[in-house]
Amino acid sequence: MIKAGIVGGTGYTGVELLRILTLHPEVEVAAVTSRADAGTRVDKVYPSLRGYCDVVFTRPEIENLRDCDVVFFATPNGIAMTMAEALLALGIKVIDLSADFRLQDSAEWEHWYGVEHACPELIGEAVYALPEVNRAAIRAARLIACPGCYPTAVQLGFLPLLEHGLVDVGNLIADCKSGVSGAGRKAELSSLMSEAGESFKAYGVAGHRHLPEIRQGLRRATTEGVGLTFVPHLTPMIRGIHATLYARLTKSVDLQSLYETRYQDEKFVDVLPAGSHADTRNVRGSNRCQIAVHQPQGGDVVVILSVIDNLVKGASGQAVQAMNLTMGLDEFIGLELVPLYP
Ligand SMILES: NC(=O)C1=CN([C@@H]2O[C@H](COP(=O)(O)OP(=O)(O)OC[C@H]3O[C@@H](n4cnc5c(N)ncnc54)[C@H](OP(=O)(O)O)[C@@H]3O)[C@@H](O)[C@H]2O)C=CC1
Ligand SMILES: CC(=O)N[C@@H](CCC(=O)OP(=O)(O)O)C(=O)O
Repeated sequence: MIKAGIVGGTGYTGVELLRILTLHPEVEVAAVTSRADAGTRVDKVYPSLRGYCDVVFTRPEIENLRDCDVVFFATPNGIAMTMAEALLALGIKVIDLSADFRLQDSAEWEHWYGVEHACPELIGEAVYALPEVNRAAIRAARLIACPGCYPTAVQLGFLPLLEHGLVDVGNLIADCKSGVSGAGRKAELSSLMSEAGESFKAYGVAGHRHLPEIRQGLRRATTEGVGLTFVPHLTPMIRGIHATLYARLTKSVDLQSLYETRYQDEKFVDVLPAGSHADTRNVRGSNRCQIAVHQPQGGDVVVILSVIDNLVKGASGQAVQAMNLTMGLDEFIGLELVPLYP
């Protein structure tokens, strides 16, 4: 059995990792950390896990993680980068759900995250874990940077167009909506149901930290300069991301077939029948991205609808997919999660 540790087990992505890993046939959850709940049983804090997890929360210290084969960081930005080196030195693989190792340019990272990077020397080694793009590199990695939630939905939606050179990559638009769980479990005024529950608004229009991450991912699929307008919105739902993507076509092809062919071997990307409208509720709790392809009135604008559950394919599910790859397991094991409906 693979011994897994979770740093930050009380947050939304942490408890989602627990939901997936406690039923994973090849994994034993060996350590889960929380500063606030150290000393308390996990199933006391999360009674939904009674009978599945008898582990006690410990403090986020290397000593408490040294028996693990792999450690997930489900922590705010800035934590994994202070602990990764010590874990790697012990032969422990590191899978970071935060943004510490997502950007390959440390100066760009420091610009967007507003702090000095604690171990820039490891950035070059980190593998950005979007399995549909680079599963071979993930298999060989010991330090894994999981993509952000918006970047997962946007990249999976745009990539087939860029890979085939079909659109004006200088003028891409990603109009995205997220549920409130995207902001994490910490107490924050804007996430309160009484604040977000009856409201719909854009944020980060001037520049959101996922912009450089998406741009970096898209650049790998094209030799042309990428120009992207990315506008995130907060919607009154709990889970889910809906990305509406726009691009101007420079060539005429059967887009539906193109997407179906690109993703035909990808278990976690589902291209919907022509004319469909992707709906976040159909991926809630599952590790799938559903994509719908539209070319309104047969014109030269392509509209892609891409939906994921931000906590699963946008975070913990994708992290376990990466763990399966890097630990030499079947990529899909433990991730056959049928969506919750409604
Ligand atoms: N929510 C989402 O949809 C997505 C989140 N992510 C990323 O995943 C990470 C976790 O997000 P999320 O689960 O939403 O966050 P939460 O705020 O819900 O949880 C954060 C967790 O980290 C722990 N923590 C906080 N500060 C520290 C610290 N200094 N040292 C060690 N542990 C700490 C907290 O426990 P305690 O304070 O008790 O130690 C808690 O368990 C973030 O980096 C986020 O950007 C990625 C994709 C999607
Ligand atoms: C609704 C909401 O607030 N979403 C978060 C993004 C989700 C997240 O946790 O960011 P990462 O994917 O980079 O880890 C935000 O916009 O800051």
